[in-house]
Amino acid sequence: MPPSAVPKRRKIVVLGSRSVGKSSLVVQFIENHFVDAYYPTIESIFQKTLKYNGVEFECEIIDTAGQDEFSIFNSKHAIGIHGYVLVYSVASRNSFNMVQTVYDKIIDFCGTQDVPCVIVGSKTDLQSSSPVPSRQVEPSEGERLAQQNHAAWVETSAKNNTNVDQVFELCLAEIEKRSERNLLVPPSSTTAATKDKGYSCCIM
Ligand SMILES: Nc1nc2c(ncn2[C@@H]2O[C@H](COP(=O)(O)OP(=O)(O)OP(=O)(O)O)[C@@H](O)[C@H]2O)c(=O)[nH]1
Repeated sequence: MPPSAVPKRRKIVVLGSRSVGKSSLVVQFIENHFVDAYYPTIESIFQKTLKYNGVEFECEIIDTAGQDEFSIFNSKHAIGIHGYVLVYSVASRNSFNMVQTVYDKIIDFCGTQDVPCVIVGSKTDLQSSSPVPSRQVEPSEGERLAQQNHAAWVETSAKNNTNVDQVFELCLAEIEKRSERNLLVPPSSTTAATKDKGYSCCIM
């Protein structure tokens, strides 16, 4: 099979505090419906083929059990993972603070400066609907957090199906951006084996 015919596989993991809407986001993306009830997740794996820049990617999306500051980082959520979706609820300041905690754990585990990541502010439909909790985190704060961590950022509502597809498109874009950057590593910073060819490694 020629290399161009080999399907490109990408693994994306969805992390964040409990009850921020991780499962609802993934289920809306994969199955196009909203689940109103709350069923805490243990772990669910979904598959979907996505097109990015005219190329098809077979994506595996891993929906995880919610984390807190005491959760021990699970190596399963870093080894073989290409991209991260870190979710907070715009109606929960605590869940917003957890994003940096989780991001730092990933960086620490991977031993890199940054990873392909989309930070997602969920439940934007709650902002004006009293008496349910309303917005505690402003868009500007989400944007700033993303900039500080070289991540993409978007606000969503799984309930209203707002920006749900965009989350996973942005994640693929972050993954591919970095793999293209790897291909463009200048020869001076590559090993002798790759110097002559002027390329480094790439994600297949
Ligand atoms: N209003 C509103 N509620 C939402 C939205 N997304 C999720 N919810 C609700 O929030 C609750 C938790 O949603 P889940 O998707 O189960 O959250 P989770 O992050 O997967 O939770 P864990 O499995 O415990 O980590 C459920 O009652 C959902 O119906 C949203 O966009 N808007």
